Amino acid sequence: MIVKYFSTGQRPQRRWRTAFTAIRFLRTISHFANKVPKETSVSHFAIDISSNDHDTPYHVFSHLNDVARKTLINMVKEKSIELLNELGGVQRVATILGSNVKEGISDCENDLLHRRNVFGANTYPKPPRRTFLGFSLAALKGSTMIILLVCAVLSLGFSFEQQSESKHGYSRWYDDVSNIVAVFLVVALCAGANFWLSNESREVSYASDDIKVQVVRNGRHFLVSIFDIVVGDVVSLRIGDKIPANGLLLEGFCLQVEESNNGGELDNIISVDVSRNPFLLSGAKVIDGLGFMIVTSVGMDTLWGEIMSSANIDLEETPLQESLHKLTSCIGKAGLAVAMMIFMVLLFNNTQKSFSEMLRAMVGFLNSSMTVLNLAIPEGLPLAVTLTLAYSMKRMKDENVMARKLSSFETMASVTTICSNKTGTLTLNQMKVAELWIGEEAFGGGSLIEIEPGVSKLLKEGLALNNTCIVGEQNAGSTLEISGSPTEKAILEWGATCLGMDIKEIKQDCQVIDVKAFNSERKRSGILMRKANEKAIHTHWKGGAEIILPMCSYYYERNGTVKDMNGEERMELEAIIERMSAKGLRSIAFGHRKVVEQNDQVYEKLEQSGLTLLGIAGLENPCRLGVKEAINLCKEAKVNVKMITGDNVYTATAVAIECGILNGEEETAKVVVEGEQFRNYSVEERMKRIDRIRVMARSSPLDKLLMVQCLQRKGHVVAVTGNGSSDVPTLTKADVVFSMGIQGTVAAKENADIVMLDDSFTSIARLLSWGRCFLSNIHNFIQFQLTVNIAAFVFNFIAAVYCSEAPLTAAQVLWLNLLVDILGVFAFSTNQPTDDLMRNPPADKQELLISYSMWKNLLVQALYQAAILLTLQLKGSIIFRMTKNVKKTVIFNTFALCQVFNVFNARVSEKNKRLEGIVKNKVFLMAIGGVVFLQVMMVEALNKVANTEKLSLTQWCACIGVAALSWLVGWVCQLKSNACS
Ligand SMILES: Nc1ncnc2c1ncn2[C@@H]1O[C@H](COP(=O)(O)OP(=O)(O)OP(=O)(O)O)[C@@H](O)[C@H]1O
Ligand SMILES: [Ca+2]
Repeated sequence: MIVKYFSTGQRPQRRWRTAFTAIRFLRTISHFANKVPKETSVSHFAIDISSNDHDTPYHVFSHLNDVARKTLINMVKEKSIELLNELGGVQRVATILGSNVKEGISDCENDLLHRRNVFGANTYPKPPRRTFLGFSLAALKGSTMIILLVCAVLSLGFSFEQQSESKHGYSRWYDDVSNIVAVFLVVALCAGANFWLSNESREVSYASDDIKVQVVRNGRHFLVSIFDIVVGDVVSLRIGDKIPANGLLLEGFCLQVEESNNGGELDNIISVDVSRNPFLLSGAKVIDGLGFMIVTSVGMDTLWGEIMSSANIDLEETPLQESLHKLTSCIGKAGLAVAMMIFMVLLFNNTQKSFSEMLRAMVGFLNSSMTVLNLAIPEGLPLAVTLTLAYSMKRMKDENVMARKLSSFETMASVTTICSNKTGTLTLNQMKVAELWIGEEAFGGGSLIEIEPGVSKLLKEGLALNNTCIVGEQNAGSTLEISGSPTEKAILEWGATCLGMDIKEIKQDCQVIDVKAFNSERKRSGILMRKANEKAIHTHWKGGAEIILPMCSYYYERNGTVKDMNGEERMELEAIIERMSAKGLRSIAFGHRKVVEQNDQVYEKLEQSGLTLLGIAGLENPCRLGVKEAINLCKEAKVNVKMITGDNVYTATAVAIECGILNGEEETAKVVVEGEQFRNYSVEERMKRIDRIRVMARSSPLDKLLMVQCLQRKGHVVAVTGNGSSDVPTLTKADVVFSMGIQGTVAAKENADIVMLDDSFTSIARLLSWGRCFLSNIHNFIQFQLTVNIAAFVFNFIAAVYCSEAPLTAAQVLWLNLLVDILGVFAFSTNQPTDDLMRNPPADKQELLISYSMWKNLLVQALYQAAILLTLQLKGSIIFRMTKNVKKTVIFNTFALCQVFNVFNARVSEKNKRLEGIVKNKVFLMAIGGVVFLQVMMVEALNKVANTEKLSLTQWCACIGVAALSWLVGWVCQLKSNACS
């Protein structure tokens, strides 16, 4: 044994340690094994010892000490087959853990609790979440805010100094504090929004981590959360499943798993079998075969747990957020430059004599420039994106859609092509056998059918054993409780009703020796089995009819006669399949071959030819309700929908017509293609045809990938849906990935940007409109914000240079700033998708953040505002005969009201429907109402704080009138652009 340890290539120290613990472990176990019979009665949880092996040390695990536990953990982690052999093999470990493949562990709460106490739970401590303070610091650090803060503090220091010299420093002090408050308010707002968003996405990530796993407890199958798995649990493994914890394979066929090294990229595929390599590591994915494993260590005792607990789940910034941050800091820097310029200009225009006068003036100038800077920075932009994201995420969660990747919202707006699966997405998730052909005779799918008992028996065996569904208790009278793939479920249900099949009985009589699991590549599944007391071996195949038919040389007739399948019959059968498929039915054929074993020769091979056709089933799979409408919506939105399916051309075409992807008048040869045909096109031909192709039938997973890549090369933004694990290569390449919550495998879900819990295509269409709404909201918001910034910029700059003073006080600037943010956030974050959005073509991904027409709109508005304000500032006293303070108030009031009106302008980028949908958006109406109310308060009541004077009714009317004119300006501007285009 020692020698063997040296040859395993482990580090010497560890090897010794393992060997040492192994010996201790064995000793512990044998020690307790001797003690067990006495302890059984006192043990507070009892597992019925129904095993015939009476000296099995069943409750030993509860006495396992730390050393023994560690040995188990390390044995699997290090995949030490030597150690496993020392322990007596997989079955023995299962026995020690009080479990076996048929019965599993007890599902009694106490037992489970006990196991959790001894071995731990299958959870990992979550990485600590970022605090509000953390977000605040990040917001402060990441923006121009810090410059603003520094300047304000500096200025504050100046004013204190000044105050000590003269008694008039009071108002300056007040202004500086306003500036500082502004900074903190904005930072707090940003941090709050980020905090909310991170909470939302944490919830989503938690929900998507919570995978359901199929386990055996008390001999029954349960679906439990991965977090509830305990050591000793027997877990069923299927293609696409994720290994939920570390463990050993108890029983399995052709099991292959894909392990990722340290959760990283390097993936290696490993064959797992009971005798040579039974080790299964949590986090690995099953890519072929099937089996049952026993869990030996959970949670933090596995590498996966360690990785997950240290995983960084910080929010990544979406590309849009990134570019907005850049834009903001660019504008911030420009603002700073202008502020410095204003400062210099003021300084040179006012050369004072004494130093103290000079200093006082300087502080004033600094303050004015800071005020300009404050208004100039569009800090609301990133904020709006964050809030919109959080809001959309929440809304989607309410609609049973989980967004795993934030950037998918943006991409969704520019999707031009959707490649969709058929089963479950376009069609319902249930199938039903509509007809069955035996030979050339058809039977309906509803009631008991009469066929020769021999054929019936073989058919039943094929149906029941060559099937991966999990069947609950089958009581007479009650309906079967079956979970699994829709196809197999339909077949089992049909067998039970129409053949009177008793699944349990069949499973008892036959022993399955080998399994070839179904996948989309093979499109068939097969088993090898042996019946009790029979020296023969049976091969059963089931799969797509055109795939099984060539494997058959004979066929059964209803009365039990076997017939040769020569040319004519074969053609007749092919015609049957075609007719069935043209009705939209999925055709599945069943083939069988029996090989009698001569003498002592053991024969264990899944025959691929010389089968006898048992029958062909046609499964109906109706379209989902609303799919046709959803597809029409996509068409209207200039989004192509392509259906990719494993079914044959006829079925695919029929279903495509039924759900509106094809209208039935197209030339089938041009719009429908088979996977193989598509694969064999030359590159040029593929590129030429791809746009017209609407349906791909009999596709393999790689054809799907080829199609996506081809589309992308043509400049399409491609969204795909995926449910199988074989879809994964495609999923990693597509621009947006939807995965199915019900039908999807874990592997597909992990690669998805968006998981749809209801699997339906109608949700995809709705999501597209959400994505477009998101992008248009952001665009509108940018337009609105920048208008304010530019107007404020121009106005303040000119006013400061001409009049040597800032026209607005800091408190007023603070309020304007807040007003803009509040209005913007509420007006644009909570907008619902409108029908208009889905009538436009998808957004161009290459298009700039601010399009030409946006620039035009916002510049026109900004210049209009600046012009009005400047007129008031320079000529106001003459035109309206106002005092200086009243003039200031009028300017402030007009500016604020301009923004209120401009919000409506920005809500419409193309059409002149300023008020459309407003009434529905209560939040927005409330925000407008609140802002207007506060503005009135600022002018009429809070005069001290806001440095304002009360205004007369005429003055109010003038302010409102001038502000309202911005609608006219916007309207004219849009009229012109509509005329141009
Ligand atoms: N469980 C199964 N056992 C044997 N054959 C099957 C099984 N399920 C499907 N098939 C056959 O394999 C073909 C491909 O099925 P698959 O489930 O891979 O389709 P798909 O690529 O997912 O497309 P779709 O979205 O239409 O389901 C089907 O047309 C059917 O003939
Ligand atoms: Ca601002």
